[in-house]
Amino acid sequence: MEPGLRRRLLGYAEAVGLSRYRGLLVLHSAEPGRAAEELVELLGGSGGCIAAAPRRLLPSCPGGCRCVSPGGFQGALGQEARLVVIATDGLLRPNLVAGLAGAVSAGGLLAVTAPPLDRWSPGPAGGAGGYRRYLLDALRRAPVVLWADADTGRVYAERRPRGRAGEWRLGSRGYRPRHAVPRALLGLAVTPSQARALDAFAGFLSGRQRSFLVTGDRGRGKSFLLGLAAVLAVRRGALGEAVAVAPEPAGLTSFFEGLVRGLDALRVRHRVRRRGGDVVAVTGPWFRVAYQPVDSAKPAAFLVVDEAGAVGVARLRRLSWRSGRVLVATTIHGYEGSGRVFAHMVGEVLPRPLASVELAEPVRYPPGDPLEEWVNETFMLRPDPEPPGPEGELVYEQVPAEKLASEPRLLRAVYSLLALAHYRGEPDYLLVLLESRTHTVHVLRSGGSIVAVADVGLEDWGQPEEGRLGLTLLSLQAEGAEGLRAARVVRIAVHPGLQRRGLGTRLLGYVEEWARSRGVDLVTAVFGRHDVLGFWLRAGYTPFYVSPRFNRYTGEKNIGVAKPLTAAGRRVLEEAARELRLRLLFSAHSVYRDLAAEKIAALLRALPSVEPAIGLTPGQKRRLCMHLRGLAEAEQALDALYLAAAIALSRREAAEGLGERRLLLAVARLLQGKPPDEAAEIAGIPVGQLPGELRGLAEFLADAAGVVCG
Ligand SMILES: CC(=O)SCCNC(=O)CCNC(=O)[C@H](O)C(C)(C)COP(=O)(O)OP(=O)(O)OC[C@H]1O[C@@H](n2cnc3c(N)ncnc32)[C@H](O)[C@@H]1OP(=O)(O)O
Ligand SMILES: Nc1ncnc2c1ncn2[C@@H]1O[C@H](COP(=O)(O)OP(=O)(O)OP(=O)(O)O)[C@@H](O)[C@H]1O
Repeated sequence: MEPGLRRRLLGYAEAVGLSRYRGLLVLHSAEPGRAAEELVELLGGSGGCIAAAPRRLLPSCPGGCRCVSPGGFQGALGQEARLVVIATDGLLRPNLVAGLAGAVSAGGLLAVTAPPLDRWSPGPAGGAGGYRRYLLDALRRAPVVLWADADTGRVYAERRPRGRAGEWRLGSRGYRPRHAVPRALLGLAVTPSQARALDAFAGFLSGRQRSFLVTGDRGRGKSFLLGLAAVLAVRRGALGEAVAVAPEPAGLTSFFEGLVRGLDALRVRHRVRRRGGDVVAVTGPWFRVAYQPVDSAKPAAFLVVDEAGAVGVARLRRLSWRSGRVLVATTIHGYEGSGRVFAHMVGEVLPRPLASVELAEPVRYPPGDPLEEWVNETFMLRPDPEPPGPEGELVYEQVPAEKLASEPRLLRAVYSLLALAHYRGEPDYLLVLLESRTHTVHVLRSGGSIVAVADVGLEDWGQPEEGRLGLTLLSLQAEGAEGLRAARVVRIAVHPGLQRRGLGTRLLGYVEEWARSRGVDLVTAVFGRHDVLGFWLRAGYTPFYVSPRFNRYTGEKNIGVAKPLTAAGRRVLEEAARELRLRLLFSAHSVYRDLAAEKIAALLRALPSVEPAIGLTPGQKRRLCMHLRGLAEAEQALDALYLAAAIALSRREAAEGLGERRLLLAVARLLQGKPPDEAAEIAGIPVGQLPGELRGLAEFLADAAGVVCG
């Protein structure tokens, strides 16, 4: 490193260290790995170091550092370090920077070493280049930064922190709990909100609520707090057997740390069991808290979920409803972009009554930290849409990636709306918007504000599989999809304050016009939140696919819908839609048994008719007729009733003609094979009336299936 720069760097690091705020350091060099090593030698002395780099750049890990690969950086997130270095010879993923920034402790530096500025392209190979422009602009605006070329000593920007954070670890001092919380435990809280949350949990333990939800941005001490809360539960005798669920034990480091520190503080005897260095269980005379992996976790009398995002909504719902009391944390804003949509879904699925608290202050660095602000701003970690301005004339336009790259306010407006359309938006989505050559952003503006956005990807068979999801799913369902081109609406969203006024449909209309002008065969969409199915159906889209598997995060099964724009598109879509009807009729009792009967009913009303190659045997007809005459219970003829339902409901008109209650009964009891009481509840019928209702249904089905009783 150039000697003048070396001195400047030491001065910068010292100023940042004294301020207690955190700073950014970007060094360009023809040898980014070498520059990272020098940096560690120079600064990595105390306070720990984390280095993320591909092996070719850092073949051996610099002394004193913990090294992680750029793709596996999540393992380092529980740690903290005064120096976090990312070395790259090109790609600098938003997820990586945003994720590792959270591990930098107070007074420390987040450093990036990269190729010389004129040669560096931080986006993916073959990308459009918008990310480079965006990122360099963001560096120019960074409030605390040293940005230089390590080989030449040239400094592009230097800004040191203004002022000092002073004493920011307020802890619980002065906090007066409303409930009984042992002072020694409260004393372990390092922020006012941790103290408040512990107090709220004490109230929870005395009350009748079942779920306690802790929300907050990354690094707010949520996991540690869950550990302290578990100690309180142990102390009150409210925790005997507890299960703590995470993908791997390392994910529970802070939780177990809080638990052990709390037990020590209250002098509760306990034993710690470790596996490969990680704590996996803590046991005491009357309690046991044990780790269980997400995939095989069982419900428990006391369930702890340290990060709901790692478990997924579907599993969380299943586990929590069969557990006793539930203690859950979820990250609102973090590199993994769990987001408000996801946090809201978590709150919705937890057993009620529910208590929730939000942790506000960071624990590793002072509030108002400039690096956190810069990372949040640059990588859109707080994508909350601004209120729209006064209404004006609606204007449609397409926004090119270059424009998004050069207008951060526009990018923010677009990104924050699109984040609403995804339960788990990640910062890496910026690469899609700024770098993709196949995506186009379409917007509706009103009076200067962006009120609706769609991100649309053009798909054809020349693309890798992940670039043609709609077409791939279509080809599973129908012959001939291989020759088609499609435009997939990857995300569409309308400003929350302006939904259900026709804006989404209007924007979709423009997107379809645009797609037609591009010679595309179909417009498709694939989504996991079923509450928007009605929107797509109303806009004239035909469902063609329902995933047999649950989407890990939404707990729903992805649905694919499409609208044809050409004759070839129409042919393939119709076949795919008919196949879907058959799959629903004949797999409703297996892979679609967990699908809400209402959804199946809605799909059966929307999908085209089919000719199922099945019929009733003479014996089945005889038993069905005996049931109709009141000579046999429905259960004696359930096979015949099932076949009659499948034949009758292969016609769309039958699904439309049955009426809501009977259609739901046919779906839940006959196609899905749900037990009588459950089917009656789904159809909204008192269980006592079920036999009569079933007979009425059987008459309709027999008639529609062409069964004539002599
Ligand atoms: C691929 C994907 O991105 S799927 C994810 C879609 N995006 C989201 O979930 C983000 C949050 N939601 C939104 O942004 C919007 O509500 C959208 C995009 C789903 C719909 O846009 P809007 O402007 O609200 O819908 P619009 O007013 O055009 O709706 C037309 C009709 O569709 C139906 N519809 C619209 N939204 C819904 C809904 N959430 N549930 C059921 N039906 C709906 C209604 O029949 C509606 O007519 P009505 O209001 O007279 O009853
Ligand atoms: N009260 C506390 N006393 C000591 N250390 C704490 C305390 N609270 C949190 N920490 C430490 O601060 C760091 C961040 O806390 P924690 O992991 O609980 O945060 P989080 O909100 O769950 O966020 P993340 O998602 O970053 O893990 C951890 O190293 C944790 O051990």
